[in-house]
Amino acid sequence: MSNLLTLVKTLLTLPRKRVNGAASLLTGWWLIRLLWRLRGLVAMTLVVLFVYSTWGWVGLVLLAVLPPVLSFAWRVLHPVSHTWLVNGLTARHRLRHTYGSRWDAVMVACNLHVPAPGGDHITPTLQKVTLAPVGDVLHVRLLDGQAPADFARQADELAHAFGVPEVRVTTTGPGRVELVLVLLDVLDEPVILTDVPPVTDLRRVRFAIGEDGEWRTRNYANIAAEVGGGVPGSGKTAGETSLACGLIQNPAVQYVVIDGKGGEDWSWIAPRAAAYCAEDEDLTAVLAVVEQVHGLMRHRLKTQKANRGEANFWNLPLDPNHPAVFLVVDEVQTFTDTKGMDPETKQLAWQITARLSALVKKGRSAGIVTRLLTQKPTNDALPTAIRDNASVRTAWRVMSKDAAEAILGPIVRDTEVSPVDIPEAMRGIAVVATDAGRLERVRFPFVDEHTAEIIAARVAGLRRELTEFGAPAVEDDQEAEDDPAGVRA
Ligand SMILES: Nc1ncnc2c1ncn2[C@@H]1O[C@H](COP(=O)(O)OP(=O)(O)OP(=O)(O)O)[C@@H](O)[C@H]1O
Repeated sequence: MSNLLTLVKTLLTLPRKRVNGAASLLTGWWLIRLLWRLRGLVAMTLVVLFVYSTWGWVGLVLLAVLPPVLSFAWRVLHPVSHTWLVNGLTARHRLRHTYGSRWDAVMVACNLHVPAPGGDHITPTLQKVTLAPVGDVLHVRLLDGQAPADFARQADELAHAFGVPEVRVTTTGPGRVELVLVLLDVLDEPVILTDVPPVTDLRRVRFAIGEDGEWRTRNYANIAAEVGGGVPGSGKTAGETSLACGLIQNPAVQYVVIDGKGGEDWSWIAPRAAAYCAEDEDLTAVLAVVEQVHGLMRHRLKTQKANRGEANFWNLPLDPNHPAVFLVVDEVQTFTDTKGMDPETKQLAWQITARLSALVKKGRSAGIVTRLLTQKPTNDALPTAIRDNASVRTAWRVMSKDAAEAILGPIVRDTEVSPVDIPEAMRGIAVVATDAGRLERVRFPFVDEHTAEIIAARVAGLRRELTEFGAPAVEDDQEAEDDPAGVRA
């Protein structure tokens, strides 16, 4: 009796928390809480006991063997749904046990918490975990008064706390950030394509892999021009090749290629290209092709509304009889940089530059996309009047900040992502601007020229002459026949 009295006295003098603990001990509530906490284990134990009591050892063996066999069969029959389920379960497990259990401690250690009244603190909410090819992605809801930049500043501390080489912070909406725990740099490995799927939607054209391992797409509707630059061998032509391989399979796309290197980098496209010119010395031939595309642009701008009912090409459905025209000028500095040219050639170069400039400024509503590539990204080779009107810009490896700026514009001075840092061996890696205007690193896929040749031959039947769509004829046809490798239009 005296023992019971002592116990009651002790309980009465205990602080509130400890009283709750003691009450829970007395009522058995603790047991229910423990079983709930271990509900997975409890459920499994019950299933094992049930199977054993009903079917004996045979049941237990089946229980051990059937789930992996069924899972394997599912994976073979429908890998997409299997991966979806497995990733979902893994992500849930990591949310609760890997990251959730340490979340508060990490936030406090990285100084991302906010003090609360009473000496306590509150931390941002870890809402969800998803799995990406590059590593786990933590979806975080910020506290009032916090900004994504607070997390970006602590990226190093977060990486150490989570035990990963790098944490990337991206904003996904107001009050939300994603922390990508990077386990591997997906851009390290080349992406070799042995075939390229046709591009069916010009508003979503896959062009490269981003740092999260996902494909990046571009919307070519209402785009007038792209500029791209990088040192020799950085992967410009290969990047353009992989893109062209998808686009040329669309019957509503015609390609015109001018290769200022004068080599055979683009010869694979000749059977499918509406016009192909690999001239680096005879600028008359180059001007003739540029004039033809320019003529098509003028024809469309003057007649499109009357003939098709809309002044803007991109408001109309894509139609093989009114194709989008991609004009690629590789090594454009051959024609735009007039240093060292004789007066006559200089005159031709100025004419070419003027026409390209007009295409870049006015080609959008005529459905003409001009793409200029150069290994000499200076203001002479890539006049700012052209660059500033090109809404899509790609910088492969360059040697200086000035070169980076000549391609990407002044934005490159204010960001950590720079094409100057791209290692020489990482061919095909480039810096591009995202839709949100930020710069990011991507890796272009690589399609070898034999594969490209096979694709071009497969769809050679889709090639049409630009004259069929209202472009003026190229004047020096006879010359083109005499020199088929040089000009074909
Ligand atoms: N995305 C890529 N992935 C892997 N390797 C690549 C990639 N792009 C290019 N390469 C390699 O780099 C080589 C040079 O690429 P490419 O010809 O595209 O360079 P470039 O920048 O156009 O050079 P240049 O200005 O001299 O024409 C290719 O032959 C290929 O071996």
